Amino acid sequence: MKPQFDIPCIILCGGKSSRMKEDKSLLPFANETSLAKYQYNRLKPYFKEIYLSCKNNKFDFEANLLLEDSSIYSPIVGLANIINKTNNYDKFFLITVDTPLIKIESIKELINQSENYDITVAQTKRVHNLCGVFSKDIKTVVNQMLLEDMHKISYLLDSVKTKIVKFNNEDEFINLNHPEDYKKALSIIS
Ligand SMILES: Nc1nc2c(ncn2[C@@H]2O[C@H](COP(=O)(O)OP(=O)(O)OP(=O)(O)O)[C@@H](O)[C@H]2O)c(=O)[nH]1
Repeated sequence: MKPQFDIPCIILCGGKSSRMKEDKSLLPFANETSLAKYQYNRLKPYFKEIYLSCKNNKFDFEANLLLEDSSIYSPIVGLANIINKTNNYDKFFLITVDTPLIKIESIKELINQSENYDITVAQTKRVHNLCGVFSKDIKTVVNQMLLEDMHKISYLLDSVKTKIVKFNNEDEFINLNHPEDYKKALSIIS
């Protein structure tokens, strides 16, 4: 069957997980051995292509990987690698490994609203600045940020044509940064 979304999905999972104190992408989640596998398998059927963006292959399952060789940990490093090393698409859906409860309907809404914007991201009480549609037109700004060792995603959003799409369901956008967030997400899905 043809996938619902005609763009690739890229899952950022190359972070330090310093607040979680262990690699969050490898934490067991729902019926899967890891959060990365859970995100990958649940989103794969909906997208044309899907990739995990990280620094090395740390997974116990077969997946398309976009590996970067930088020793700097930052989503901007992941973004730059995605944009500079791939050339078979103009825009992509970006999601972090630690937001496993976002609904497909919300992803659809973000994609539908992304036309004519460089970045289209979700907002509940705060802006979820790594969850949305990213156009490769941001390449110059991202590469300049890396050159200047600037890693603030909010700076990137302010520097390009950004659309913010509001959502009400806070639980759907829960970000698993701390062990308590992980426990909460497990209780929501169980
Ligand atoms: N590919 C890639 N992804 C990254 C990198 N740094 C962070 N990420 C991912 O970007 C998202 C947001 O990362 P952060 O919140 O900055 O860092 P984190 O590793 O999740 O957690 P903390 O270390 O506690 O801040 C997460 O999905 C990370 O896995 C990187 O250098 N490369």
